[in-house]
Parts: sequence; C-alpha cells; structure tokens
Amino acid sequence: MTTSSSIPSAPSKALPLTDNVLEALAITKRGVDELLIESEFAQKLARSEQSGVPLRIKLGLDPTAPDLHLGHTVVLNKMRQLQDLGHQVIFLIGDFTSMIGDPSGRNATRPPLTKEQVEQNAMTYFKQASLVLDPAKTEIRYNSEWCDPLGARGMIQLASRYTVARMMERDDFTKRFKNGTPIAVHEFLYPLMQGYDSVALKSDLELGGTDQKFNLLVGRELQKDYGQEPQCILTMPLLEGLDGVEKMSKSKNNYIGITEPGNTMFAKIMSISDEMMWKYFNLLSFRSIADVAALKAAVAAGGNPRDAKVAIAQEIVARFHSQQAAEDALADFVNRSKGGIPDDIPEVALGGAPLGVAQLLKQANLCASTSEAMRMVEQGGVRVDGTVISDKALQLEAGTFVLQVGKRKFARVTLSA
Ligand SMILES: Nc1ncnc2c1ncn2[C@@H]1O[C@H](COP(=O)(O)OP(=O)(O)OP(=O)(O)O)[C@@H](O)[C@H]1O
Repeated sequence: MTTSSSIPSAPSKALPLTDNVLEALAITKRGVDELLIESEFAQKLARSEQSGVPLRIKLGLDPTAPDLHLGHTVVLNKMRQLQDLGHQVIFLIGDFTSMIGDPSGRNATRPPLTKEQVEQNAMTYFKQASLVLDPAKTEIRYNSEWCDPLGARGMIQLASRYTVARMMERDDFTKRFKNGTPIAVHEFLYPLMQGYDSVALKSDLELGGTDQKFNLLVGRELQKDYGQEPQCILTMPLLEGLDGVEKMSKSKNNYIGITEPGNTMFAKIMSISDEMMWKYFNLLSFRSIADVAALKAAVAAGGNPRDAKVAIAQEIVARFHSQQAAEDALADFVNRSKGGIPDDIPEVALGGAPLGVAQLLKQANLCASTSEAMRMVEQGGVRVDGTVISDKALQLEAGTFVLQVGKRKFARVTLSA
C-alpha cells in the first residue's frame, strides 16, 4: 500500500441518480440509524451501476464469541440486502484485532484471545453467518493478512496518523478517563487497525451497530490519509435483548441464539413486550414496510398483539430452521400455554419403585434437591399426568407417567422396581 498526499478528486459532475440507484438507496436506508454521507453513497451506487463494478462492503467481526444471536443478524441482514443488490460483501474476521480486544462500549480492558480460540471461533462464526449471507458470494478475509506484515515500524507509522485528542473524542474512552479507569495504550490501536482494514480492503461502505460509529469513522479518515476515496459508513440500531432494556449480548445472557432449537427461539420471542415487538419487526423482519404497517394498524384497531408476535416468531424460526419447525414451534407454544404436555420432553428410566415423589423429581432432574421438590409440591407446582399433587409423601408405583414442575419442566418417567 502506498501513501499519497493527494486525495483522488471527486468526479467534477455528479452522476445522475437513475431509478435503479434510487431504489438501491432506499433499500440500503431501510431501518438504518445513520448512512454517512448519503450523497456520497448515492454517487458510489451510480458509479457502480455505470461501470458494472460492484461496491466493496465491509463488515468486521471479532471472533470473540462463537455463537451469533439475533442482534448480530441486524447488520448481517443489511449485508445480505446489499449482496442481493449485486455488491461485494466482505466478511472480515479480525483475527489480528481480536488479540487486542475491541474497547467499544466497554468500561474495562477486554481480555485478549489466543490464536487457537480465534481460529475456532472464526469457523463457527462464518458457518452461522452463512444462514444469513450467501456464502458463495462472500469474500472472507482475515486481517492478520495485512496487519502481521506491518511490523513495529508500520504500526508506529500508522499511529502517527491519528491524534490522542481525536481518540479521546470516543465516548467510552472519555468516560473511562474521567472515572480514572485505566485505558491501556494498546486500546488506542484497535480503532486504528480497524481503520487500516478499510484501507487494505479499499472499502466503499462499512457497516456496524451504532456502538461501532467511532471505529467506522476512523476508517474513513485513514483512507483519506492514504489517498483513497473515503468509505461511507452505515450504522444499524442496536437490538435490545429479552430484558427489553440492554443491547442483546452474549455477556448479558439476554440473547436469542440463531442456532437455538426452534421451540426455544419461538418461546423467547413470544416473551418480549408488545412494544418491543415492533422494533424486532423493524430490525429483523423481511416483510415489506406496507405489511408491517398493516399489522400495526390491525393491533391499533383493537386486534390482539399476540397474533403479530406469532407472525414475527414464526418468520424467525422459519428463517433459521424451516417452515415446518415454525409450525411445530407454534403448536408446542399453544400446547404449553394451555398447560398441555409438549411432544419433545426428556424420557427418563428409573428404578427403585415405589419411590417418593421428591426423590423422583430430583432423580429426573426436574428439581435440584429433594427439599426444592418438597417446596414445589407445597406450592402446588407439581403435576403427575396433568393432576396437581399436594401430598409431599406420595409414593409412586412402577409405571410410566409424565412429571411436570412449574410451567416448563417436563419428563416422561418410566419407573421400575
Ligand atoms: N444487539 C445488537 N444489535 C445490533 N447490532 C449488534 C448487536 N450486537 C452486536 N451487534 C453488531 O454486530 C457486529 C459484531 O459485533 P461484535 O462481534 O463486536 O459483537 P458484540 O457486540 O461483542 O456481541 P456480544 O456482546 O454478544 O459478544 C457489530 O457491528 C455490532 O455493532
């Protein structure tokens, strides 16, 4: 990569925005938080249409957590839309940068990962991302490809292109500095390296959640410095998790994993609030804007919001599993809500009949201890074949029966002598 002091001059005359370009722009903008700078992006689209050269669209992922959740798919869905518009999507695995650890939104230094962990996570990541992206049309790159050869000299040269004052504009750095929470010098290198990735890839557009805005802008600045046309940046709103408050995140344990069983995904989506459901529609649904508006209007006119929630839950389960799985998940959910017994409950074979109910619940892994089992019986939370039991001393004879604790825990027990 060579450095040049002159930025390629912008085309003197703006290209006309054809209907195709305007449509591509509308698709790109749907659901985004910000597209910067829109007029520049419109020109990139127009140029791409004219030249037939696809735009290079970058999404950087740190393979820190091997499981993707619906939050990650907010950006992946947007990548897929751009891929369907014919642009070149680049799935950039930050194998180098994850050894630094992204400080975005963190109030403490991230622990770095080992090379083996990174490689393992990266594979799982791409396999899961392929449920959203078309893997055959996705360029996969690892940033160690250009970061490793930089060496100490290159890193220092790169660091000379950005000032401490500009780094400190970043929210989480400002907060940590004010609170006296240490910021290690290597953390400044993260946004720089991420920006350098854009230079190496000659990125036209970089995507991320709103928490990534600062890093994406650094890429823009560095590209100018390297004599390249700066990338545009597109940020997607952050999807809240099951608590309805915090960003969906593995570390907050409020997530819906994209490889979780269909029934679990369905039940988790049904547990979100009616209000939050519309954000899930906006950020996750592939339905047309008009379709979503019609669902909203139906609810506003007194319709049951549960029907709309079933629609989004089924859409998501069908996307990551199958239409059949979506039907099954709905049936299972309805069954459970009616207090019915779901189809796929664990089968447990036990000996020692007759056996006390508390022992049985513990051995069937439905309660952690016999004292917890006793408590559940006292509270009326235990059913045998659908009938609530109240006798803590109940002895069960040999046979097969369904045990249920609370609303969700079931086991089909075959008890023998
Ligand atoms: N809940 C979310 N909603 C929208 N985008 C998200 C969400 N979580 C992560 N992203 C985006 O996904 C991309 C990859 O994120 P990254 O690998 O850094 O995950 P993360 O934020 O560390 O997730 P987690 O906290 O679950 O580990 C980033 O652009 C990030 O902004």
